Amino acid sequence: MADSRNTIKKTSKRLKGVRNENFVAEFMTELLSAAQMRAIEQAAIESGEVTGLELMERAGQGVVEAIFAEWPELAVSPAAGGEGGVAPRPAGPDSPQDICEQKKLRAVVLCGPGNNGGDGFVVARLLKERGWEVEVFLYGDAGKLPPDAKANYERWLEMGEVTEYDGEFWMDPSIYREDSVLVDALFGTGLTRPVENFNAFGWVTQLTEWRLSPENRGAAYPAPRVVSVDMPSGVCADSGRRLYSADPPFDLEEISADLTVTFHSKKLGHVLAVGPYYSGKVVVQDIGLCEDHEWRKANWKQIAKQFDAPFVGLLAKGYGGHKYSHGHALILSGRPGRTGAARMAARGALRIGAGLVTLAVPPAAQAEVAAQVTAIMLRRVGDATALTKVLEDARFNAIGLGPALGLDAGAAALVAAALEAGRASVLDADALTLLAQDAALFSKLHENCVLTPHAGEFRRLFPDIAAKLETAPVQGPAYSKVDAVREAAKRAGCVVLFKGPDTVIAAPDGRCSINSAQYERAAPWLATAGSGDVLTGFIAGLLARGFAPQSAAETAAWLHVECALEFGPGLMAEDLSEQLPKVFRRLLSQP
Ligand SMILES: NC(=O)C1=CN([C@@H]2O[C@H](COP(=O)(O)OP(=O)(O)OC[C@H]3O[C@@H](n4cnc5c(N)ncnc54)[C@H](O)[C@@H]3O)[C@@H](O)[C@H]2O)[C@@H](O)CC1
Ligand SMILES: [K+]
Repeated sequence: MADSRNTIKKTSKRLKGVRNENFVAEFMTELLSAAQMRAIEQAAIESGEVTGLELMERAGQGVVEAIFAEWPELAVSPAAGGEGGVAPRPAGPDSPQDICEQKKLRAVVLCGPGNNGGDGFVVARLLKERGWEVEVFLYGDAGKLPPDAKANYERWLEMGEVTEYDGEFWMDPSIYREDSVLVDALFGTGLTRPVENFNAFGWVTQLTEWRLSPENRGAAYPAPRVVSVDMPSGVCADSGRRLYSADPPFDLEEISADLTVTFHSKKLGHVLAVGPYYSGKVVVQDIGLCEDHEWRKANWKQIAKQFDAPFVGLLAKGYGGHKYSHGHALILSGRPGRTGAARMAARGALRIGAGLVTLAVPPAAQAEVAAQVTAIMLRRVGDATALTKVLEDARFNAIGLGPALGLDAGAAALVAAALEAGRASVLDADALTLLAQDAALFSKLHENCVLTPHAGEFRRLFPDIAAKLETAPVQGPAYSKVDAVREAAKRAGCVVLFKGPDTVIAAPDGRCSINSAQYERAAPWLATAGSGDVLTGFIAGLLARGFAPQSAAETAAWLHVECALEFGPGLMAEDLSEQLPKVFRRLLSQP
């Protein structure tokens, strides 16, 4: 599990002073698109603070440092006098050359036709200076390399050879050596089309597939460690999606890495879709680009963020407050036999800190619900008219509705009444299906709403947007989940939270964040019946506490994953809310 304390320290330093409109200083890191990264680099180069060549050198250095940090047994210093040229072979048993031979340190660097390939040439040079045996392949025409990559290609030629990268090497057994590293510098943020030359890439895929297949894990015949520069080649930096050939067969090639070393900031593709699977582990290296660039200040709403931790000051309840100062959430329950979902949501709302939580129950379900709740209150709400009446009490400041609500006309009328009351509301499950079926109902959505669809519900609500997201992309940058949720939020006029291991939350004005339950926060056991109902409750509880819709959705989604991590495998939805006290204790005890 992520060490939240470290995360907070690191990210607060990173986005120091950043506040959103509601003074909710969540801790977030930026996730850049390829175009945004290019704009930041370009602004830095144009301002004269750095040259492209310097950035490339730092990028290559960053890759080498990350390799050594990840696998300290591979770390060797540059040979004496080896700076900028061929490392001499000093005599003696402890010379770097001898250490490398002893350890069989060997790198195969695959360079592509752009600046990603340029980074690869820098890595090749720096490793060779440290005595590594380095073999370099170039995919593409050396004459067409962009200037910085060309400069590094030429520097490498002073110390080693470059072989054309074609399909002849796929069975080269020398790569299957202990302590060898395959550096993938084929494509980075510039991947614009699928990798078409299947023969050329076949051996890389075979190699990574071989490495990943369970029967070969721990095999005596060792496979190299695979390190991708910036992006695992074949994966789109903007969407985390693989690019497909427009002409069947949809054979495709991509590299699956143990370690991906990126620069300045993570890219969207590292956290979206299949990006995490292919990236392995992502390390971000600083290449000296300024944090507070004018460009960023002007474009902050367009930059998606990774939600790393909530602002604990806001989660804590202040002294002197009474229950009404923390809001009153109303959760709508379904008919008898279907009340469990709303009860779980209500419990989540109470645990997350709503001052009061009331379940609005159909009269026929009252006995069933009353037998199973204590701190949660009950109100008989037989129909939409009764709901409107209940909501005349302004103290009900947030509504959660949808889980097991039903899909009949009565349920649709309840959704309409809830929306007409204009309260902060979270709509999930059946409420989303009802919205998808009825344009008039959909048009009642307002800016204080949060929609929490999973993939199926998103498809029902926004079929055209979902179709774009589900069509195999044939060119980059591909349409991403971030694009889709931004578009959906704009159309709905409210916050949309699209669930998944890469939960994306967007507001109509374009603000967008990703709650990643991947890498060290992976919690696959969260995909369990009822876990969405608990999330609805968490959001309703935070809305009741006065969180703005976007913040409520972000904070709830983050805490939801944190609860799953706290409990671990074996989790049932009922367990989630019960982890909140432990999670809060851990967060609030931090300095
Ligand atoms: N000065 C800079 O701009 C810096 C760039 N950096 C590196 O440069 C990368 C971006 O460089 P580029 O914009 O040149 O992009 P890439 O090097 O990622 O790739 C672009 C090249 O690949 C070709 N291409 C794209 N998809 C292809 C496919 N499927 N098959 C064959 N060819 C394909 C393009 O036509 C173009 O020639 C970053 O990922 C990063 O690694 C870093 O060195 C930091 C500094
Ligand atoms: K790459």
